[in-house]
Amino acid sequence: MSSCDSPALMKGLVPLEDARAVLAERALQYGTLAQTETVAIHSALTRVLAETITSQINVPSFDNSAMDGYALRLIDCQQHITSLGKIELIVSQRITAGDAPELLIDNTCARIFTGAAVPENADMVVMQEQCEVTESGQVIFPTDLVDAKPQQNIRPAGQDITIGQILFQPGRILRAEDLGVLASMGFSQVKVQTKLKVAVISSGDELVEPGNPLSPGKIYNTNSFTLIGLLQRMGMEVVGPFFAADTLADTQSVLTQASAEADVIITSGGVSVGEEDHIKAAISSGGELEMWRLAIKPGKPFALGQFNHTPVIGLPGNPAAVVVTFYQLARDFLWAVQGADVQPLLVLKGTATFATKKSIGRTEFLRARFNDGDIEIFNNQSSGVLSSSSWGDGFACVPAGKLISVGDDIEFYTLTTAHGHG
Ligand SMILES: Nc1nc2c(c(=O)[nH]1)N[C@H]1C(S)=C(S)[C@@H](COP(=O)(O)OP(=O)(O)OC[C@H]3O[C@@H](n4cnc5c(N)ncnc54)[C@H](O)[C@@H]3O)O[C@H]1N2
Ligand code: MOO
Repeated sequence: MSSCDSPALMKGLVPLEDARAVLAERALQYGTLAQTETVAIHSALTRVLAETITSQINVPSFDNSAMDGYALRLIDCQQHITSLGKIELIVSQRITAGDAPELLIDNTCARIFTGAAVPENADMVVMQEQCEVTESGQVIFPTDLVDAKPQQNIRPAGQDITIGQILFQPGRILRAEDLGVLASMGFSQVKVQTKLKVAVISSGDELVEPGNPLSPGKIYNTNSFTLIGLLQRMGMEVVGPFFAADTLADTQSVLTQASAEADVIITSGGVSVGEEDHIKAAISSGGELEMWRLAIKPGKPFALGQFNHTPVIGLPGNPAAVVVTFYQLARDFLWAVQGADVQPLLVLKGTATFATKKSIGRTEFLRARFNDGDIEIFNNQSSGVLSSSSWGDGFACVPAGKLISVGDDIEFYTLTTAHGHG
């Protein structure tokens, strides 16, 4: 347990870890909501593997040269020390990358290039900088080769991957490097989970779509776009975004459409106590809705439910609370029902460059930057201030009930896993 999982100190609030545990359990009950499909490896980035990948070959599949130089047999060197104490061999073949070499003729060497197959009976490659080529084409090698250990500058078959080796298990979120590794084993396509379809729903009479003029009392719908970006970063497919007008009938109709098209629905707003909102009633009318008051700030109100058997995650409306609750709660649930191995966000330890004035009974996730071990926070931490999230690289965690002084060691939640995923 990290210090940021500290239990809620305020009565009636659900500790973050308890909420995360319930979400994980629900995800387990739903199981993987995606299907499987086979895709070309060039379009498999961030896709979730749905098969075990076992190498059918050694990589590399043959011994090859690590240097441009000369391949030889050490035994020949020992027999070819001239009266002047030099080792001289003639070149009997030239092997470039892609060639199939012949066995090395006794008492000769082969001109060889990086990546080229080493003749089966050669046991060393000497880099060309250590050799001298005579006018007659003989190669003079350094005399200390007599005592050299074999296999130098030879990359053995299977050095990277051995035949039968299991490289990846189902659930792996494929990275760029993985695509290269798959290619190195000769896979041109892989079986992956289909992209989880996630419907994004916003509602609220104050919302106007960007591109339209704002009239008094209105604001632009921002949450849909933040959520679209967060989901796309996870390689998921966005359904919608939908906008539900502030009537029960319209909200029900949007939820019906979303539940028919998506594997999961995410809403933002309408999960607090106000009555000017139909999200809660509409979800309950088509399924179930649990409302939580979480011991975190921002992000106190949070909902989990289902509409027509499609899971619904209800994030609070405040734009910075959307980001915090997405990373702390929605993210793991989504990865789990996508069929992925859920990897935690990377948490770094750093030094606070700020102080907090009052402690609250909720764990705070302050929008912050991590600079060389120092943790700096944005100057306005209101949950309506989305530019704090855009400015920050992650969250400084202030455990519930704690005061932070400058110089304190605290935790910083990055927005990425150790593997670089969202
Ligand atoms: N009496 C109480 N009032 C509030 C409480 C409370 O406990 N008691 N909690 C506050 C907290 S904390 C939060 S967070 C918000 C959450 O409220 P809702 O989830 O019901 O969200 P709304 O009221 O619909 O909106 C809150 C805020 O966010 C703006 N918003 C909503 N959707 C969008 C969108 N798509 N794009 C941009 N901005 C959006 C909305 O205009 C409001 O300003 O409740 C507090 N109140
Ligand atoms: O906790 Mo609310 O989510 O501050 O904005």
